[in-house]
Amino acid sequence: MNVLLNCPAPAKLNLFLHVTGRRADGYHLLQTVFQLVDHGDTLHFTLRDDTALRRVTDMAGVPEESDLVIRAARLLQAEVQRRTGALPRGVDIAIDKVLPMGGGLGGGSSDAATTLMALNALWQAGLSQQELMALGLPLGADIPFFIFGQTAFAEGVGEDLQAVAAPECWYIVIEPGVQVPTPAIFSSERLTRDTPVIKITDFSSHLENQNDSKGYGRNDLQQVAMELFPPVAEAVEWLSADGDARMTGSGACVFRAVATEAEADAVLAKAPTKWKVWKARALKQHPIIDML
Ligand SMILES: C[C@](O)(CO)[C@H](O)COP(=O)(O)OP(=O)(O)OC[C@H]1O[C@@H](n2ccc(N)nc2=O)[C@H](O)[C@@H]1O
Ligand SMILES: Nc1ncnc2c1ncn2[C@@H]1O[C@H](COP(=O)(O)OP(=O)(O)OP(=O)(O)O)[C@@H](O)[C@H]1O
Repeated sequence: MNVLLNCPAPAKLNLFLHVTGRRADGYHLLQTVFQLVDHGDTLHFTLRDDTALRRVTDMAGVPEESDLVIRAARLLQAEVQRRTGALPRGVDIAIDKVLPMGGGLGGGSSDAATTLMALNALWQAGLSQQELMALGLPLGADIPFFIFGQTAFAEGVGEDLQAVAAPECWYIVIEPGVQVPTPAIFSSERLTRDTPVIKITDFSSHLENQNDSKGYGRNDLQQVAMELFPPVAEAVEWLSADGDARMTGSGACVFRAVATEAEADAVLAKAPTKWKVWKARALKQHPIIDML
């Protein structure tokens, strides 16, 4: 029988993002907190009778061969063959794409991470969480976080992860309708790369002592993104009217934390219709963990 698995690929928000330096290879050293939310893509995996790996959904602008989902599946299939001598069965992968590309929500990375976790189970490949994280890192800096699967303080280029408590809140997220290419932000001369390094306790004690809704730190990529992409600045300005709004990742999406779903609904009701705006709840862990 051809097994079908339906698996979530949630979005992430960067609650703050500090650029603390630059490596010799040009990649930037970051400190950030990653938070999963209950809004994202869904992937469907069906085993085939041959060994081919196929994406069975069209995705504008992303040819099948360069899709992170197919590239992740190929990496794992080759690794299983290296370990066992046998190539695992092929898979058809359908993607219900909800997350915008170039949105800073990590959509492509989340799809790839879900693929690695789902196929590891479907093929009974037995790779450890650490092994899957290492396999995914060359495909995208956020992939190890999605496999880690819980709120994390991240350093390095985002691969050095430590679990931190998840805030109990809701988020309002605006999609400003532009795609921000990550390299354009990191390569800007205007980007500051010298934010002082903080300790993990600086972030966690902020959460414990918080008596207002001000988030910790800031997103160092935001100023450059707002200058290059005015719709991002407009979304930040609108959402900042009643609280601390900021950009996630390298943009374009902008978010704000609120305590309750009712507060989120009140903001959604006022939002200009030119934007796609949604609410999501902070997740304590990746929803795939209870499924596999
Ligand atoms: C900024 C974040 O969204 C934070 O979550 C991510 O680190 C970005 O991850 P991503 O979109 O998967 O980006 P990647 O595909 O790994 O990198 C795209 C490009 O951005 C630049 N880049 C990315 C991450 C990083 N720490 N330093 C960089 O300088 C590099 O030029 C790289 O070639
Ligand atoms: N399955 C996929 N879904 C989305 N994008 C993909 C996928 N496969 C490859 N890509 C490519 O990756 C690029 C980045 O997409 P992604 O959705 O991860 O952006 P992002 O949300 O800005 O990520 P980040 O927060 O990591 O910067 C896209 O522009 C697209 O060319």
